[in-house]
Amino acid sequence: MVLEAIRYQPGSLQILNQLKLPHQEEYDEVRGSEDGWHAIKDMRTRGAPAIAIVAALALAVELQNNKTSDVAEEVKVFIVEKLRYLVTSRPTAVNLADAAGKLEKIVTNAASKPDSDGTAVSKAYCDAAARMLIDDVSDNEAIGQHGAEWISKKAGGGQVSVVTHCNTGSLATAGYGTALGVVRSLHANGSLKHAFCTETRPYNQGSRLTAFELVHDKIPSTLITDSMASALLRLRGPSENIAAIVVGADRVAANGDTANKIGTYQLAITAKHHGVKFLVAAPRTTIDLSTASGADIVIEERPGKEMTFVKGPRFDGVDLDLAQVETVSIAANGINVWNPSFDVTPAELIDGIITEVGVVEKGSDGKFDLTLAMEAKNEGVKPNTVGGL
Ligand SMILES: CSC[C@H]1O[C@H](OP(=O)(O)O)[C@H](O)[C@@H]1O
Repeated sequence: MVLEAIRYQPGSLQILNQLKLPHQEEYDEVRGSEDGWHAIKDMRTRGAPAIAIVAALALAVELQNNKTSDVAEEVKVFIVEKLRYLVTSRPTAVNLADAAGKLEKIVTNAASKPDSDGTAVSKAYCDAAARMLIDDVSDNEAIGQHGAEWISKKAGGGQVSVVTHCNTGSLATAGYGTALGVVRSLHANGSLKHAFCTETRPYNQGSRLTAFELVHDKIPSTLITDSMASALLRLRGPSENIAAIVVGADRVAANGDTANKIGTYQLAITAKHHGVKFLVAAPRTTIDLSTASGADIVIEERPGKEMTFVKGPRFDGVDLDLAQVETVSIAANGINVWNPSFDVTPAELIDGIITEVGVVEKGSDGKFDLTLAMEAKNEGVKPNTVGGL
């Protein structure tokens, strides 16, 4: 059965509630920007590309289901205000702010046309928001193929294994995924020996979401704890032919420093120590040339209870009772908790940034020049029909 993290048609938006996966597949209605803000804040939908798309479409269904002004300028002002509110839901992933900025320009342009009216501005917005769903999947398929080809070439061909962190698949995007898209393309190309995914505490994007996608796609894979990656590379790296650690991104700064799920930085250090390539896979909507370096990236801190409690169906030792979902404490009462949702990996630890227009490597100066990627024409690649939910 095909699973979609985001279900949209004009007037209707549903999101797969990712707090209930992998055991329960429930869709939540998103009726407008308020619903969208809370769905993103609560992390019922998550993933840098996905939160941008859900935010944009939440406002689209609000416009489609409610009477708007006939005056172009009034609809433009309404849209801009709602977009700026949606951007406040989560600060680190740049995709949300990037999309809002682009959509603001589109509606400002639509409103400036002499014969424009409220309907025209609203249509221009909704068409652009819907386009994001389509563009994201084709970008991810291109990322997958560029990344798979790069890894296979650097490994000298043959079958390779990779490690990935968090969830960067169809559940974090409009489909196929970024870093998990690279895994899907390696598998589709017959070049994947094994994929190792980390559980990614405390939200467990890896054990709950990435493992779910890998099992769904029948990709040979193994779940490891976040702390096991260095032991994996030391004890099984050669036998498993681990060629790379591939992760997603929430914001790539102009110098290549990358904010990604907490635990990414230590994986980059592990990769460097073991001579394994460390790759960031991200569409260009994640690259933020206006942020000079990782030091300038705001890191979201989430509630401590997301670390000190876990939730899941009751297990009687044999079966899961999906009707009995329990929340249990796993930490001492009274302990202080620090729960940053992301960390920053310095560019010096990153071997390549995989985008939809190709893999950006450092120049002879040892630095990334991301402007070339941002200016490149997106040729895409033949859609990869294997994998994806
Ligand atoms: C292609 S998703 C990119 C990025 O988003 C995830 O964060 P979250 O699950 O908190 O939304 C994670 O950092 C992924 O690597």
